[in-house]
Amino acid sequence: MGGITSFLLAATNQGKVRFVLWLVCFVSLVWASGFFMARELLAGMDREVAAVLETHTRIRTAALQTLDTMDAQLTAAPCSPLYAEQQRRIAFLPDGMNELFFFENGRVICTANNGLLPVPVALGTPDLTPSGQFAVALWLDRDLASIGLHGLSGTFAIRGNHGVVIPVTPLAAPASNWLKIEVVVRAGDGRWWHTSGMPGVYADALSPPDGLFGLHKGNWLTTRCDEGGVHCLVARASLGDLLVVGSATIIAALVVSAIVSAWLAAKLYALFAHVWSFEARFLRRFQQRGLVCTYQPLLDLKTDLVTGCEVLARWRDVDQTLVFPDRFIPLIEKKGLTRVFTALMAQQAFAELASFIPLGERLQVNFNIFPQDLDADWLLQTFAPFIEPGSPFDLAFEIVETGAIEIETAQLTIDALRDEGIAVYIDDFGVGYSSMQTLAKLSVEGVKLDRGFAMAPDQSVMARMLDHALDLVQSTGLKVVVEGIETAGRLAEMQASGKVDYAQGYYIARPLGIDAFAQILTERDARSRRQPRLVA
Ligand SMILES: Nc1nc2c(ncn2[C@@H]2O[C@H](COP(=O)(O)O[C@H]3[C@@H](O)[C@H](n4cnc5c(=O)[nH]c(N)nc54)O[C@@H]3COP(=O)(O)O)[C@@H](O)[C@H]2O)c(=O)[nH]1
Repeated sequence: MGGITSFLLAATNQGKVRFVLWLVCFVSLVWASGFFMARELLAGMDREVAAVLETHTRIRTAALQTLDTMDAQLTAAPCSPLYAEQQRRIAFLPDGMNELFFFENGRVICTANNGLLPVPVALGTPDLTPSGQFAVALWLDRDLASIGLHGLSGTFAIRGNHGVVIPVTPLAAPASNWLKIEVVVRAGDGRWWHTSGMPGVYADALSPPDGLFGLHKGNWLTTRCDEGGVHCLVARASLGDLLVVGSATIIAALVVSAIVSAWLAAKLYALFAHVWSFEARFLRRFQQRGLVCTYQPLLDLKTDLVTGCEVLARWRDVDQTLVFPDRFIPLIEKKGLTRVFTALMAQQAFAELASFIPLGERLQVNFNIFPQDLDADWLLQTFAPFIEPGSPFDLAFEIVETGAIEIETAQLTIDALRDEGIAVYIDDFGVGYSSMQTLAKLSVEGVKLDRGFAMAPDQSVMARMLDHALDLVQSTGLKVVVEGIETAGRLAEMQASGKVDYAQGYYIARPLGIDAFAQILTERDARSRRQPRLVA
């Protein structure tokens, strides 16, 4: 998880990640547009098919109604003159069914147009026998010359003894010229006959879809049958034809998808970067996990022993890298979480330090306190375990002087803390707001010179100022801590000056994990100090 997040957030991978996001959005949008276009297309095809089928349904209904009328009104003796009269009356009804006939023993005996046939006409086996809802037998697409209608063809539809000739129905042209339609008549046993339109379309519809969006071999097909399922219409739209006909729409959809995808990808990346930004992940997690206490040894120059440490925070990021406080301290301040953070540090440091400190030994423990948290009640409560009777710790707070510190209130707090045995040091003395003037007004235990002095190269202005700063602080009678000791020479210089109480710096040791710090304490004697002890 951490690795993936770091990979995604790495500046060098941003281009690739944005491109992949764009691609995913683009493919999804094209897919979605394809899906909706296919759906609309099929709905449109269905509407067209329904319109064409309506003609067939009308004719079918007319044929069935004519048969009903014949059953009801042909009361005379079959094929008698009166019967012929009755037949003609029905044939003249304006429903398109003009040829009616009497049928017996598989033969047409008499018709409305030609009366009694000289020789009854045998129709043979019907193509469609009556079944289910459709109680009519059909002889499809027959030449009508045998019943005296030369040059015509039609379908014989017979129910009982009454029959009607259904004229060939011309296929209404579909509104869309890229649509191919075929009309078939289907038997209950699965057989089917082409009646009009483009042969082969129905056969295509019998194969199952084999492509995306319900495509059959590169075609969209839609089938609709009339009531009873006798007449069926199949419409076919080929993808190739559609790409040509709809090329303008498709190009527009691709361009719009590309633009929208670019916008979406940028938004998604921004959202991801926001959710997984350092700020978001630190604030989301630091109270539960990742906070690490490190301990930088404080060397007592009078005894040459490590007698204390400064507790310094680190945070382990999701990818396990250790983050330094300059990245998260400003966040903590910005979000007003300084007390929560300091309390967590106090808790964790106490648990770690108390776990190994030998009985009877003492250790000075320095914490950095945010100036705005200089509140005696809260500090005493938060650091209570360090100051309770029998505690092996001498607690000290380091406070950076800022313009926000109100001297009189600060002094009250410092006094209250001193009453409980807690020392207060002015941190980073010599830079920022710290001044001799305020130092004179504040009664603190000591000052910690800003590390810039000790770290400055020999002979530099800062290095020369170090000596003056030491003189100044010493004149106040306060304790002096010099941090930023990076060389043996600077350490020797500080020892020789006789003006420094404690030294801290990378030459003595870097901020250490609890195990390494415990190890240093077990070796704390003069011999171990004389050898270089660069750790980490
Ligand atoms: N309120 C809190 N502030 C905290 C806490 N933990 C840290 N901090 C503040 O963050 C600042 C940076 O700290 P860090 O990166 O840990 O740096 C400390 C030392 O590593 C560094 N140091 C010490 N010796 C040397 C050295 O020889 N060379 C060198 N280049 N750097 C050195 O100095 C920093 C200690 O500073 P200070 O606090 O002034 O003693 C830091 O300013 C902390 O205030 C926290 O828990 N709470």
